[in-house]
Amino acid sequence: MKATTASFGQQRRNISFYNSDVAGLTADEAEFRNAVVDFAEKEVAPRAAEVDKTNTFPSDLWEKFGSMGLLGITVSSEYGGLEQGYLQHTLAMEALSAASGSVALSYGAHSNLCVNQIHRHGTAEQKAKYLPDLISGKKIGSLAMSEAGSGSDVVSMQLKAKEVDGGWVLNGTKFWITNGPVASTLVVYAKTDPEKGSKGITAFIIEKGFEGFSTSQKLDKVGMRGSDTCELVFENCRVPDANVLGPLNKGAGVLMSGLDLERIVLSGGPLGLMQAAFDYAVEYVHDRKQFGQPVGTFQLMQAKIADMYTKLNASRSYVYSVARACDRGQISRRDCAGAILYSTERAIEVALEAMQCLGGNGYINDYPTGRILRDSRLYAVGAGTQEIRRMLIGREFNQQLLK
Ligand SMILES: CC(C)(COP(=O)(O)OP(=O)(O)OC[C@H]1O[C@@H](n2cnc3c(N)ncnc32)[C@H](O)[C@@H]1OP(=O)(O)O)[C@@H](O)C(=O)NCCC(=O)NCCSC(=O)C1=CCCCC1
Repeated sequence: MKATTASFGQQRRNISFYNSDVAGLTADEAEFRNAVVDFAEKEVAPRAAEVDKTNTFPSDLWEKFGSMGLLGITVSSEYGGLEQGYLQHTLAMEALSAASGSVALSYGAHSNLCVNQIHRHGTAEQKAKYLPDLISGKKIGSLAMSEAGSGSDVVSMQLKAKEVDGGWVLNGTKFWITNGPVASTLVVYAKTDPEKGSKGITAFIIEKGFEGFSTSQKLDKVGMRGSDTCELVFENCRVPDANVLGPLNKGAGVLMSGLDLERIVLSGGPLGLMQAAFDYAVEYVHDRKQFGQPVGTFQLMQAKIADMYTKLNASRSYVYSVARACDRGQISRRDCAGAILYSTERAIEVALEAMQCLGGNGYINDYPTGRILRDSRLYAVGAGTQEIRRMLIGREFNQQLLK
């Protein structure tokens, strides 16, 4: 077996995932997923090691995503979208994550956070103006809610928007913004009535060229290194009224409902990373010989493989069923949180086990398992922390008892 991640993509094809029937996909859904898998293996997997090592964002992939229709999966065809559901979006996120966790994260920030929010809350003019270029991949999208001082407590954000004649002036910063350095179109939340807490937040569409808007500090992350992250700076940034996204002072609802859908689609991230770790480990233990036989013939190694396999499929079943419920219009806050909570924990465990299966080689960067572990770890804090996800589930039951 060659120890390069460039060969990693091709190796995966023979193994369980793509033949697995436990996921319960229909023929159409499986066909869609297989098309994304083929694309990801050809275009994305060969880049995974390089973008991680060089800490660079592969912007040239975006128009390729666009020509596959992947940037507007849930968007109406009028804007170039595929008019599919959140399940398909999650399947795409999963297939891309199996090829490269970091490219998929940027894909998720663009297609799920930015595009979906504009599609769900934009006016006809805003959609016509921004969606076609985002969906074709001509422009890259981002979404900014977090600030250095407000991560989990997102409603405490300090970016201020002051009303002026014909528009708004924004002052403040945003932090940890995925795609920030490369995005041309950004959905940004700011306080339009700072005294009113969650009832004084509004969403805006910001263009890269707006005067007073800049980016600084590209962040040197532990993992997800092919996905650019930075700080955004607003210094008397003038935004026209036409760029208010959704109702004034009701941005908390725009943000919170977006987070539910973000959690389910991004659950495809841990699934894909788990699949990649599992597939690599299975082949490795088959090829690697010690004591005169493949290490995969030892029961201790088989137990690891069995545990990885069941964790992956249990996570997949939960994530897909929650995504299907979202497509039926039943968006459960606790289950969107539960899907990403559960799959993230399993992904970190599976990535660690895969590293262990590789023995000393697992600790060498020529092999992909270290990268997969670093990438998986993002999901324990990025797109919300595991603690907030647990809180969201726990408090719903507590509130039910209090009724
Ligand atoms: C849940 C939370 C911890 C705290 O919620 P509270 O209890 O304060 O909020 P609560 O009282 O539940 O609600 C506020 C208002 O909002 C309305 N609303 C809620 N859901 C909805 C909904 N579904 N639809 C409409 N309105 C909704 C709610 O009614 C309330 O309005 P009101 O003030 O009463 O008028 C929240 O702050 C959170 O979640 N943090 C994690 C942020 C977090 O996850 N970042 C991650 C950012 S980083 C990121 O996303 C990425 C990173 C890596 C790359 C990709 C993306």
